[in-house]
Order: sequence, then structure tokens, then C-alpha cells
Amino acid sequence: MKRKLNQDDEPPAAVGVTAEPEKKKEKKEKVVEEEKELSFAELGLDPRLIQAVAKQGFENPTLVQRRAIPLALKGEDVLCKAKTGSGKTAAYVLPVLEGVLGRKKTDTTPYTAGLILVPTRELADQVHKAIEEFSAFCARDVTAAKLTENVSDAVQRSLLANVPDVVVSTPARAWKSVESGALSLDKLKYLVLDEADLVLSYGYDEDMENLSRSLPKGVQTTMMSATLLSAELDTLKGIFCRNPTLLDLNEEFGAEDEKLTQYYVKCGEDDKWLISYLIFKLQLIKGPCLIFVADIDRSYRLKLFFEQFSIRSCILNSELPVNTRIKVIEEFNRGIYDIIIASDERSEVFGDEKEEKEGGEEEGGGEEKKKKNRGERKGKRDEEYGVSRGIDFKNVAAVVNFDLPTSASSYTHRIGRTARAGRTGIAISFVIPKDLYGKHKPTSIKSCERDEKVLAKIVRAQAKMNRKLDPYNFSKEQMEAFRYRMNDALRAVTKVAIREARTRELRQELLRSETLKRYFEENPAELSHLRHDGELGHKARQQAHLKHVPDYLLPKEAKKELTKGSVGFVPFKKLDKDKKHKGKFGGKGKGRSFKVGGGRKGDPLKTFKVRRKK
Ligand SMILES: Nc1ncnc2c1ncn2[C@@H]1O[C@H](COP(=O)(O)OP(=O)(O)OP(=O)(O)O)[C@@H](O)[C@H]1O
Repeated sequence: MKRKLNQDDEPPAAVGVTAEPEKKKEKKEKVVEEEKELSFAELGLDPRLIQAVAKQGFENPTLVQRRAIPLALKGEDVLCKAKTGSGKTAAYVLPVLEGVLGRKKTDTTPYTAGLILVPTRELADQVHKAIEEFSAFCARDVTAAKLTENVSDAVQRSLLANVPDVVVSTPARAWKSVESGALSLDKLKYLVLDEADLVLSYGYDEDMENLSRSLPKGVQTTMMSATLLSAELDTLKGIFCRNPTLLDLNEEFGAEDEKLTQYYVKCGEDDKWLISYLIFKLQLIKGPCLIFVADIDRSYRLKLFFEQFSIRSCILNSELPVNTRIKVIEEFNRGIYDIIIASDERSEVFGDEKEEKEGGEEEGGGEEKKKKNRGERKGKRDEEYGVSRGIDFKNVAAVVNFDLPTSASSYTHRIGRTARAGRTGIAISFVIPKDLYGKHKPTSIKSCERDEKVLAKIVRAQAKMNRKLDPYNFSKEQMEAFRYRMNDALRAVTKVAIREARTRELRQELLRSETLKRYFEENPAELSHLRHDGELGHKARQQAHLKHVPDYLLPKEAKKELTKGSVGFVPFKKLDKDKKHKGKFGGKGKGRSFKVGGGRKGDPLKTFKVRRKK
């Protein structure tokens, strides 16, 4: 039986308190079932918004939408923790649009009623697009602007001179516009903080304080994130909310709802290069993949390393101009690239201080680390870059943590780029055991020194969300046959080659830059110098023999399958719990065994029933 939620109803979570646990459980399950049937229309939204939602193919609201939208429509402040990819954007955008539309029925004076703050420029772009989509059938009544483009102050001013109903921005840019008088928050009604924990972290605190002082009284505040620590919740409550309703939905996702399979691979520093080469060259994972590395140099290094084997990938990092970054994301979502190598610098900058405090295990030096990090953030890099938070990468088959992040919350956000909106996905993370750290200098990286400790935190944090990580072991024996190829490739990717690749990429961006187009028209000699430099640049030595995997390296059964041409994807798939195998890799692996490719036993690298990339 369906029931329309009306404005005075308690949200369904509060229903179902009885004396007997069994009855309580039954009733709760019934309510949950009823709730799942709720439609967007029953949430009490404007028909034009419902039309837009239908156009996007949303049949029913997700859990977070069912819970948060009625509260927001009642005018309550909401502090919401819900897992990645669960539909939080619509949960906060729709009530803001509903508010604007409702007001416009009686009052048409132009003013900015909604401010949505996000931590990165990529996310601002995405949220702005979502607003455009949700207001497709009321575009005359709702206008929105984003303040994160690389445009001059004059252009930004003229954008704001039209008094958009909703503004999407990072805190820094919003404050800059308020300070310059271009943006007025005098009549603001709705404030949203997406990725609230990050928006309020120390990189943005000054801007947030300034903004909070510019807000009129009675602004309704919504804050969302997949990760909010209790200390952060207190800060959030204190700064912006009057008396917020806390929705902690992470625990409501049952293990049976889980569509994400998580593995970790404990291995040596050079082995992760070898395993990654095998995973991508032998297509052990099929479909779009996102690989996270710790820093910019590493992203180029891995890209050049893959190029040695003809594995194509593209790069995302904070040095690239925002327009390029957005284009890369769009093209990936359109299926043009299969692999993105993203450097998650923010994760390394913010580290795990807060989590350490939360767990009472801070190792000291926090302030110093902060200062150092702040210093590091200066320079050419865009501090408002980030792809692990909030970006709705479409259909990502797997997230690979080539370098483990330094905090459990970074991990949650990174792996949240796959298994979104009810889809399935895999996360694979490389973990360097303490005794193997620093043993292979050329591939060693500082951020991995504490991998095992971080893994323990990750396991605890995931358990709180009814999720688990399983160990995964690769066959050492079969990997060894490929090691010399890996070493050849690593040797070719020299520091000079990495530096050149980095400058070449920036040079390309300059050549493509719309802003510099005019300058180049007036100075053609400069343009030809830039092009010439690009051609002369030192490239990583190309080694033809690495491009293909020779048959003799593959076990017999793999050759048979390859010639049949019928085998493609070798999925990572768990076997029954009782069929454990002794992991060969590292000598003492206790990983599970895996059913591979339609019932074959053993892990993918053991069976090798795979198709080579042409
Ligand atoms: N009701 C719905 N039905 C079907 N798909 C939906 C629904 N709501 C949202 N989606 C889709 O789910 C995907 C994830 O949504 P969204 O980006 O809002 O997640 P999120 O919770 O904000 O994730 P993150 O924590 O990573 O920011 C999007 O592709 C969106 O279009």
C-alpha cells in the first residue's frame, strides 16, 4: 500500500517502536518495503521537477532522497551521512529548486536564494549540470550559476549581475564574490554543503567563517557526505545549523544491498607495477577503470609505464587546467577512455589527522604537518582540484588504489567512484607490508610507509558500513615470467622522461588554450616555438618487444583459449567460503579462492584464461 508523505509526518525511520523485538523488526521491514515504493510525486515535489526526474530515468527515489527530501521540504536543517553514489545530489538539489519555484509563485523579485558549496571545481561543474537537468521543465523560473570557471572577474561579475536563483561554488570563490560585492547573500534561504566534512576542513575554514558571517538569520542548511566523523558533526552543528536532524543512513545499507566487492593485495613495491601491468595488459578487469596514485609524478610515471606495453590511459591531476579536467571526465563518461590515472593529492595533503584524533591515536606533529601541507599546496597546483569526492564517473568497473590513501575516509570516497546507483563494481588496493617498505627504491613512495596501519583503519571503517575487504593473491610463479618485461619498462621511464611528459602535457594545454588563442594570433613566432619544443622533447624510450605478450609466456590452457578467441573477461569472483586456497604470492597468503570466468577455479592469473589486447 502506498502512502503519500505529508509535511507533518515523521520520517519513516522513526516509525516502528514496539515492545517486542520480533514485532518491531517485522513492522520496520514493512515500513521499509512501503517506503521503497514511494514515488517522487508522493514526496510532494513540483510536477515540473517530477517530469525532469522522470526524464533522467529515475523511477523511485533512493533511500537518502526518501528520507532527506521530506525533511528539507518541512524546512528542517539536515545533516546527512549516506554512502557514495546513493543519490545525495538530487536529495539536496530538488528541495532547493522546490523552494525557489514555490516562492516565485507569489514573489518574483530577483535574489539569490540558494548557495551550494562544494570542495572542488569539478564537482561544482557537475552539480551545476544536475541543476540544469532537474530544472529542464522550469528553466524560465530557475536560474543557476557556477563560480568556478577560469573567467575574468568582469565576466564573473556580469554572470552574477543577472542574479541567479542558485549559485554553486567552492567556498573560496563564493567568499571572493561576496567580498567584492558581486554576490549578495542578504536574502539567502538555502545553504547546502556537499562533501561537508571536506568543505569545512582546514583548507577552507577561513572562507567558511567569512561566509557564515555574511548569512542572514534563519537560513536553512543541508549538509551531506558519505563520511562524517563525530568531531566534524559537532563542528557542523555548531557553525551553521540551528537544530539539525541527523540522518545517518550508512548503517541502514544491509550487506545484502552491497554491490561493491573489495580486495586488497599485499605485495612488494615493484610487484604492484608488475601486477598492474598484468591486470591491464591481460584484461583481467573489463570495463572503465579508475586508478588512484599518490602524486602527480607518479601519475605520469604509471602512464608512461603503461605506454611501454601499449596500454592507453589518460591523466587527471591538479596541474591540468580545470576545463581539461572536466573534459577528461566527460570523455571518460562517454566511453572514449578506459583508464584514468588520477593523482589524489588532496588525500595526501589532508592525511588522516582527524581520524587519528577520533581513534585517540594521533602520532603528534599535527600542527607542523598542517603547516607543511599548507605550504605544499602553494604553487601551480589548483587547490580546488579533486576527483575522489563526489564525481559521478559513469559505469566504472573497478577502482584500483595503486597507492593506498592515507585515511579511511579517502578510501571510502575513492572506491565510491564505482558501484554507484545500484551498479556492481570492484575495488582493488595494493598494500605494502611494513617489512617490504623501502626495499625497492626506484618504486618506493613515502605515503605507503604506513599502509598496513591505514588498512586496519579502512577495514574498521568499512565494517561500520556492513562492508568487508578480502585478501587477494596472485600466483607468484606465473607473475615471475613477466618480471623482466616490467623491469625493462620501468627502466625506460626515467625521471627526465617523466619531467618531459609533464611539461609536454602543459605545453599542449597552452596550445589548446582559448584564452591564449588571441595572443598566439598576434605572436605566431611564439606559437611555432612552443610547437617546436613539443616535438623535440625527450620521450620515454619505446621498446617494441614490450607491446605484445608472446605466447610462450602464457600457460597452455591460456593459449588454447586465446586461439579459440572466445574468452574475454576473467572476472574477480569469489568461490564458496569453504574452498580456500593457500596463496602462493608472498608465501603465506590466506586469501580466498576464486571462481573465474564461468566456473573455472583459481584466481585469474593462475588460470590465465584471458584475451590479450591487440
Ligand atoms: N532515484 C534515482 N534513481 C536512479 N538513479 C539515481 C537516482 N538518484 C540518483 N541517481 C543516479 O545515481 C548516481 C549517483 O548519484 P549522486 O552523484 O547524487 O551520488 P552521491 O550520493 O552524491 O555520491 P557521492 O557521495 O560520491 O558524492 C548518479 O548517476 C545519479 O544520476
